[in-house]
This record gives sequence, C-alpha cells and structure tokens, in this order.
Amino acid sequence: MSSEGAVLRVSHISKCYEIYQKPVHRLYQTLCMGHRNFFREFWALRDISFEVGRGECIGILGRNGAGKSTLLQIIAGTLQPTTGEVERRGRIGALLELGSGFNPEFTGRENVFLNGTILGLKRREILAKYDEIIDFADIGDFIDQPVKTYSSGMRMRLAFAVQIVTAPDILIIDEALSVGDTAFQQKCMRYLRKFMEDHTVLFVSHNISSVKSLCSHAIYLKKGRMVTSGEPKQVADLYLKELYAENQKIDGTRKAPAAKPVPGGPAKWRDMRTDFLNRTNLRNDLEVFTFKEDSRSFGAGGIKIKNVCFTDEKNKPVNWIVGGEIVKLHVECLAKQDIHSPIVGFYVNDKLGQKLFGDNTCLTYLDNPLTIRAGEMFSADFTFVMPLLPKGHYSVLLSAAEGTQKENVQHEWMYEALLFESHASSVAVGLAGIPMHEIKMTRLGRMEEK
Ligand SMILES: Nc1ncnc2c1ncn2[C@@H]1O[C@H](COP(=O)(O)OP(=O)(O)OP(=O)(O)O)[C@@H](O)[C@H]1O
Repeated sequence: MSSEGAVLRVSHISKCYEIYQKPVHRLYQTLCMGHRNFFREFWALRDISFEVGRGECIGILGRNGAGKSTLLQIIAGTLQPTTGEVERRGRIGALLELGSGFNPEFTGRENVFLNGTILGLKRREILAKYDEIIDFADIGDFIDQPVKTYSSGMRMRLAFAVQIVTAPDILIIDEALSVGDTAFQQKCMRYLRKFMEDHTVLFVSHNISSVKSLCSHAIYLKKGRMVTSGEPKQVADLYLKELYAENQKIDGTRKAPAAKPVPGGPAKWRDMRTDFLNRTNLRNDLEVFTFKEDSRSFGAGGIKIKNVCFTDEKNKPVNWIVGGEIVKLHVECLAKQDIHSPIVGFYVNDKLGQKLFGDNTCLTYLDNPLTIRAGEMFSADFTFVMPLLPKGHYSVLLSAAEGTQKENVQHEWMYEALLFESHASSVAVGLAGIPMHEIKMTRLGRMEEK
C-alpha cells in the first residue's frame, strides 16, 4: 500500500476519549484544573499507521466500535487525534455521517453550492457540474425543498452526487452506501468503480463483499488497533473467521456447531450432511447486518416496527447464522393505537426481490387473538430451520398488520428491514436448498427387456 507518491500518510494515530460517569464530573474537571481526574480514559484508536498511494482503494473492516469512524473522521480532519499526525495531498471529500455537510434549512440546490464551496470549488466550477449533480441525485422537485424535508435516502442521493461529481482527490466513505434503495446502490457502485480508476478512496463497510470486490487493499481494526492489513481477500477471511469465532465462542477453527434439537422434533431432522458440510468451506455462513429503522416502508401507522434481529436460543441477538440450522427471527413492535388481532409477518427475499419464503402469526393466533393497548410494545418470534441459501445478498421484509388473513389493515410494511449475506454455500442449483432428511440410492436389479 505504501508508495513513493503517497497521497495520504497516517502516522501513529491514537485517539483517547475522556469518559465521565456523570455530566457534573465534567464541571468538576474544569474547576479543579487538572489537579485531579474525574474521568476515565478510553482509547478508541491506538498507534495506527499506514500510507495510501494515488488511485488506491482502501477498505476498512472491523466490528461495531472498532474505531473505523473515528479513524475516518481524523483523516477527514473533522476530529483531532490525541497523538500522531495525518498528511494529506489534495482535496478531501467525505461521506461520513449522512448529509452531515448539509444545512437542513437550505434547499437541495443551495446545499449543492454550499457543499461545493466547502470542497474548495469556485462558483463557476460548481455551475459547470451542477446539471450532472442534479441528474445523478435524481430527486425531482425536492431539489427546491429544504433538506430537512428529505428522507434519509434523498439526503444520501444528493450527498453522494455532490461528492462523486466534484471528484475530490481523496474520497472517504463510511457505510453511506448502505442507505438508499438497491437500484441507487448499484448506480453508486458503478460510479464508484469508475471513480476508483484514477482516484483514491477510503471505504468503511460491514459489507465484506464490497470490500473484497472494490478495494485494492484492506485494513482490519479491532478494539482500536490494526490487527492486519494487506490483500482484501486475506484480510476479509481473517475478519470473518474471528467474527464467527466470537459469535460461536469457538477457537477460530471451522468446527461444526453442536447439533441443536429441533423443538418438538427429533434432532435427525437436520440435513443428514450437516456435520460434514459444516467442517468444510461450504458451510452456509450467513452474516446478518443490523436493523435499518429508516428502511423504506408504508402503512396506516398504527404499529411501528422497532427492531428485528436473529437471536440464539438464549434470545441474544447474533450477527452470524448458519443455513440448515435452527434460527429465531425476533420482531419488536410498538402499538401506536389499540390493536385487536395483530399479525406480524416476514418474507426473505433475494437480491432481485424474489420472495424465497415467509410466514406470519395469523393462523397461530386465529382462535385466541391478542389485544395490544396503545403505547405497548409486543414481539413476534419465528423459530425455523433456515434453508440453505446460495451465495449472495438477501433481505427480510416485514409486515405488521391488524385483522385476519383475508381482511386486514396494513400498519407497516417495511422493505429491507434486515439484510444478510450468504458467504458460502453448497447449493449449486435453485433459489434455496432444503435440509434433506435422507438421500438414498438402491440397486433394484437388472431389468429384463421384453
Ligand atoms: N465522542 C465520544 N466519546 C466517547 N467515546 C466515543 C466517542 N466517539 C466514539 N467513541 C467510542 O469509540 C469507539 C470507536 O467508535 P467508532 O464510532 O469509531 O467505531 P466504529 O468502528 O465506527 O463502529 P460502528 O461500526 O458501530 O460505526 C467506540 O467504543 C465508541 O463508543
């Protein structure tokens, strides 16, 4: 990654936050003028060094809280490091917090000029690129509305359009691509690939495939330290291995999880080949991303979906599941009005939006419908054997309704509430594989031709 013509040099960066137990301790700290400390130190980054050459794309991987955003903010110059320094050559553009460079009171049009100026462009340079920016953002008449009226998807479109069209020398992107609909994400990816041909990009994502496919180099951060850096596939493999090991509480080796009995059924209902497959790199590893509360949704609004996650048997949320094994999908909702006979349902869709499977609570509560009072939270849990899914991206669509299967009010229908990715699979044909109870071949003897 290092090169003679480095456009970015990060040298021994550390960042320490002062953590105060109570807000008043901050005041005590000011008053005692350093004679005593009322805070505890928290090191979000420790001694990070690397160089980035022109045209390189660096992917940064790490779990929540690893220090990725802190590092990018320091590189972008919006946060001061405690020690170390950053040398930058050229104009830096950053998509860190969604639309953070926007003034919410200004219209989209005004914000394009504001952002362009912050990025170091002259008015005539912005004017020359203006049509291209508006064309890319594609938000119609909203361009003349204040940005505070925009959905997060619209803010993302405009922010991305400004950055990519004004082409900074170094572009820093933090998870921003996970916002917006799939078509827009694909458009961003196409632009980004082209942009990367002659620009430098630093890219944080939980989407390991994007890092593997887009980046020339990757860095793995863990608890503020750089664990490794190098070729994206190798870095991503180590990251995945450790992520899996943490989730499964095993030693980082690819051991099969212990067979879990199917509730109410014999353990033999797992795929007969599970133990074998789970020891190979064909184990159906599914990485689950966090719930997106701002996902596109519609509905009458009497119920709000507040959370959805996969959990283990002890109801602890997990970000890793294995196809062919038992999983539990946990959905939490808030009743905004009295709800008689709530129905919660889900679909698992592939990346083309094809519904693979789904279910709802309707039949189970047919004879004994619940009533939920306004202001009450309620949950629905679906425990099932996850089908084996081919490699690729999947989404969970959720629905919270009221009534019966035939006649109901749709209170919230949420697209892409939860995303997950299948990293490896034994399924070669079809949209999904089902756990096979038994596969048998029998020699039936010779057939005599008549
Ligand atoms: N202003 C702050 N004060 C105290 N601690 C902070 C502050 N900002 C971040 N931290 C802590 O620093 C650590 C690193 O945070 P950071 O946001 O950089 O992680 P991240 O890898 O980007 O996580 P995520 O993937 O969840 O965005 C976290 O433990 C976080 O709680």
